[in-house]
Amino acid sequence: MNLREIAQTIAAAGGRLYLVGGGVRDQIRGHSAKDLDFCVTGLSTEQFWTHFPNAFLAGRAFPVFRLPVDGHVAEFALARTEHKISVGHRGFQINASEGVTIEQDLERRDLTINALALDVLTNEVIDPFGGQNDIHNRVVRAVSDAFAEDPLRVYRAARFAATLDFHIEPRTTALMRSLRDELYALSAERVFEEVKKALGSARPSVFFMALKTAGVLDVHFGEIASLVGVLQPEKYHPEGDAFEHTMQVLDASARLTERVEVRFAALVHDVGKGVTPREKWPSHHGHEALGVPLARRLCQRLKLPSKWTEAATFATAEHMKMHILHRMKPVKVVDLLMAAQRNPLGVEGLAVVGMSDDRGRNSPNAPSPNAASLDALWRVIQAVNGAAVTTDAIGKQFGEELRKKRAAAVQAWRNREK
Ligand SMILES: Nc1ccn([C@@H]2O[C@H](COP(=O)(O)OP(=O)(O)OP(=O)(O)O)[C@@H](O)[C@H]2O)c(=O)n1
Repeated sequence: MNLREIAQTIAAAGGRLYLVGGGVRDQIRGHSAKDLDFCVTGLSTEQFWTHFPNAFLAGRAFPVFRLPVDGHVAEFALARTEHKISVGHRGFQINASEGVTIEQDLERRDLTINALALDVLTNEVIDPFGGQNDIHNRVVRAVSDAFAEDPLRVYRAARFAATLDFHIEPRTTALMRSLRDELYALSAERVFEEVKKALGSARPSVFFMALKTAGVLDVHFGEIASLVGVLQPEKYHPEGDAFEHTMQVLDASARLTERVEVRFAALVHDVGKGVTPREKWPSHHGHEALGVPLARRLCQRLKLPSKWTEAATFATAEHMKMHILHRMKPVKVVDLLMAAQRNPLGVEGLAVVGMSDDRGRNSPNAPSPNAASLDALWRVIQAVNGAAVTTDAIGKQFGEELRKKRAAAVQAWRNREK
């Protein structure tokens, strides 16, 4: 069945079919939508099933059906109202009877830009809360105080600000602030889904800045919040405190790679600066080693995949080497790059963190000679394989011989580059 046939069947049974949520938002923005969600008014669960016997009832808490449309499976939820009656994201009283209107269904939603519906048969846009206007003005705005019924919406609002490059209006920021205590109860998996989407945006800093403005950054990102107000040497860091630097590094990384776990590694690389004793400021000697357990703690709190944790802790431990690579002993360069290659960050990820670190100082186009030479150095090292070991060494000794041959190749490359 195609969508029009489904809409006509629903209309003939006395109901109405609407496209809702992100699909309408993206269409109005002139973007193609990823997944399409539909809302059905005027039909009960039994009536829907009578007309679409092959629909699969997917929801347990409320009626939502899956149905193939033009070869793709789409979701059809019956219009419903929701009222919070107890804690947790399942503690809602739900009414999904056929009398619920599309306007009532939109009212339970988080943001005006998501509280839009498109009548599939007439193409009429239902916009009771000014969502089109907010899309036009690039504003993230809560539909109502019912925003506070789901604390995940704090992260959703910050995430939409980042992915759409919108700004959050003050009343919504105040609602986000009011949900502070409830954020602790969110599952790490749900928070991580939002973080991942935010990291995928062109300017992920917007997400963290929005949380900071709402006074909730420390709930899940305490190690990042601790960087606020931390002084750094002005000569190297004209941008300001360690938090500002981190935000600039994060955005620089987003311009260099699509890999979100590398962007996350860039986010955490300096967390050690948050625990430098104040009397040592603006120096942060040893912040790499201090940062490793902090980076790990942050990853554990968010229950990140182990690859993310390994990449983040590696970047934290090793990022300073990117600034002294040219004067490191060749054998140390070999060790660093081999370790980077074994790590999920990879040599290319390490280069991104190094380059971003150079650019996160009010200099988005700063050259990074060390990071730039990494690629050439890595090719030089890789070109030396086991065949280069001419002695009959085995095991550990073989490895040591290979390491020395590679170090010699690094030295030879340096001599040629001089
Ligand atoms: N905590 C939530 C989650 C979702 N929604 C509503 O449910 C719709 C669908 O949610 P979802 O698929 O998670 O998000 P989208 O808005 O479609 O955006 P994206 O696909 O980018 O996540 C949203 O548009 C919004 O109207 C909500 O009000 N509150």
